[in-house]
Order: sequence, then C-alpha cells, then structure tokens
Amino acid sequence: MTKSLLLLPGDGIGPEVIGEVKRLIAALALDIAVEEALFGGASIDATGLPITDETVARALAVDAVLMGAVGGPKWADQAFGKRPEAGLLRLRADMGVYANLRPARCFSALADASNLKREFVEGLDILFVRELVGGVYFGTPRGIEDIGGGERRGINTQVYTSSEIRRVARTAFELARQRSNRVCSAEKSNVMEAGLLWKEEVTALHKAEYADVELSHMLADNMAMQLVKNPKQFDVILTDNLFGDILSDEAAMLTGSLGMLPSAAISEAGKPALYEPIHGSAPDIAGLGVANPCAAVLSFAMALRFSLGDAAAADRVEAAVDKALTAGARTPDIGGTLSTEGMGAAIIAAL
Ligand SMILES: NC(=O)C1=CN([C@@H]2O[C@H](COP(=O)(O)OP(=O)(O)OC[C@H]3O[C@@H](n4cnc5c(N)ncnc54)[C@H](O)[C@@H]3O)[C@@H](O)[C@H]2O)C=CC1
Ligand SMILES: CC(C)CC(=O)C(=O)O
Ligand SMILES: [Mg+2]
Repeated sequence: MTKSLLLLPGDGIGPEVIGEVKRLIAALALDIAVEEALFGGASIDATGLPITDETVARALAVDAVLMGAVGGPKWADQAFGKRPEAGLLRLRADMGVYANLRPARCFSALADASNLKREFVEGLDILFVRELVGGVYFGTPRGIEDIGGGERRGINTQVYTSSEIRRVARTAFELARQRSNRVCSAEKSNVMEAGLLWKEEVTALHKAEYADVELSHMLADNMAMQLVKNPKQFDVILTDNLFGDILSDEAAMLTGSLGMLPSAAISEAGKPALYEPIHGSAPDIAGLGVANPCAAVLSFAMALRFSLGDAAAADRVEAAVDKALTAGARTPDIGGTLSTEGMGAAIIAAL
C-alpha cells in the first residue's frame, strides 16, 4: 500500500531545507503520497494558531510527518501558548512521540569541519535518545506571575513519572542492543528529585530486563564537558527533554554543524512518527538561500527507513549525502560556498 508523508515546512529556513527534500522525492520517483500543511508562524499568519486541529488530525492519519523548523522574531512577542514553538510542542504531545532519536554521526569528509581536532571526531557515532513529551517543557505549574512589590516570578516545573522514564529508557536499551550495547544516562540526580527518580527507574529497568547492556550514569553538566573532551566514549545517550535538547545541539558541532543532525521522534510501532532536523528556523540566515539541507535530507532518510518502508531508498539517500560531501560539496556552515539548492543538487547528482 502507498505510504503517506505530511510535510510541515514551517518558518525561516524550514521551507528552504524542506524544498530540497521535495526535489529529492521527485528525483527518486518514490511511491509515496506527499501532502503539505502550514505550521508554526506560517500557520499563525493564516489561521491565528501555530497548528490547527485539522493539521493535527492529518499528522495522526499519515505514516510519517517531516517538519522543517518553526519560530522567528516576527512571532516572539506572542503569549507562550500562541507562539510557533507551542505548535511544535502540541504536535509532539498529540502524536505521543516520546522518544526522540538524534544520531550524531561525523561523516569522515567533515572531520575537519568540527572545531575539535579530527582525531576526536572522526568515526563519531552517538545516538541520543531524548525524552520528548514530558519534563520541564510540559510540566505544570508554569507561567509568569506578579508577586507584589514590583517583583515577578517565572515558573516552570520539571516533572517525570516512573512510566514516562521507563518507556524511553526501554527504547534506549533496545537500540543499544543493535549498536555497541552501551547506554549512558544523563540527569542531575545530585540536585533534582526528578533526576534522582530518573536514575532509579533507569537502574531498576536495567537490572530487571537489560542486564546484558552496559549502563552508566553521568551528571548532565559533566556530560556537557565529556562530549568535548572525549566524545567517542559514548554510544547511546539517554536523557530527558531539556538536557537532550541542549546536549544534542552541542554534539551537532562535533559533526561539523547544526545543519547536519537529523532526528526521528517515535512512539509505539505502527504509529506515525515525526521527523525533523534538530536545528531551528535560523532567522540569521533565513531567506539567504545558504542553509544546509543535510539535516532535513537525513531526517527524510530516517523516515524512509522507519516509517515509509523503503530502507533501500534510505540507504541511497544517506550514501548520496556521504558521496556529495566526499566530493567536496559544502554549504557555508561546513566551510563551503554552495547554496541550499546547490547542496541539494549535489546530493541528487550523487544518488
Ligand atoms: N525544531 C524547531 O522548530 C526549533 C525551533 N527553534 C526556533 O528557531 C528560532 C531560532 O532559534 P536559534 O536559537 O537561532 O537556533 P537555530 O537552530 O535556528 O540556529 C542556531 C544557529 O545555527 C545556525 N543553523 C541552524 N540550522 C542551520 C542550517 N541548516 N544550516 C546552516 N546553519 C544553521 C543558525 O544560522 C544559527 O546561527 C527560535 O524561534 C527557536 O525557538 C529552535 C530550535 C528547534
Ligand atoms: C520546542 C523546540 C523549539 C525546542 C527545541 O529546541 C528542540 O526540540 O530541539
Ligand atoms: Mg533544540
């Protein structure tokens, strides 16, 4: 049966990088039903909402959703619930995609594009498993309140339940078994109750069902440092929503650029998954036609493999990115002069 893909280009460089995915889909002549909807600021401008009920319903009805990015200065003064980013949080929550897989792999052609020396990043292959629908981005109470005397208080709540921790930890252990069989779990169990619960639940699940997997724990601040000191010590990194967001952006620079890192957000088998480059809408370069489309293209490859039933096409796309980079194709963020379209064309030429 023909598989279906919903594209949500979004804002800023989102439509630019998703444009290269569209060209790629046409070049591959894939048997996929592709549809598209407004998302983020583009949806606010058209409907007043960062995502409509109709778009959420469409996302739940397809096999895979691929988004570009949302947000930008134009919508930064909106109330929190009405911002583009709130649309993304709602989409993730409504799709229930609790496990966000963010592979940080360094293509050998890019080992010199990282700020770290080649020996530290060449062959790097880390898989972040980030909890995506809980934690401080979703916890209540939240808000900004007047507390008198000209003072205000900003509140966000870090909250996790045992089952929320266990289900994402299970994903990390299962994926580790298909790789180097090592999981390092990051939290702040020294100062946060939610971090202590995280560590206890991960440890208990490991003991009960995954004793064959090597498990270690690391405080998240130390991990931020270790990722720069000796990044190749890590295989699978399991962490919560906030720390995963920050640490994966850090790891992106080990691979050369934020424009290189794809992601897949998944839940149970058979349910639609959400694919997205890990970068944002990059207002500083939006409209210039220089954004790196590799993260979006590699996210599409993950969609082909995990949701669209075409692992062969996924292999082809990933090999084409590798080949294009090896031949010297580069956008400015990785030391070249190609435009977004030029990079997309180089990938298509390498198919
Ligand atoms: N998933 C999403 O839709 C996300 C949205 N955002 C939103 O994006 C907006 C901008 O946030 P920033 O903090 O600036 O983060 P950002 O990820 O958009 O950009 C950070 C830096 O990386 C560069 N960069 C990002 N992607 C790139 C690419 N593909 N090629 C070349 N360079 C790239 C940008 O030019 C910028 O200098 C905000 O409104 C933020 O909330 C941020 C992160 C994720
Ligand atoms: C809701 C997003 C804007 C947060 C983020 O930066 C991310 O998920 O990578
Ligand atoms: Mg982020």
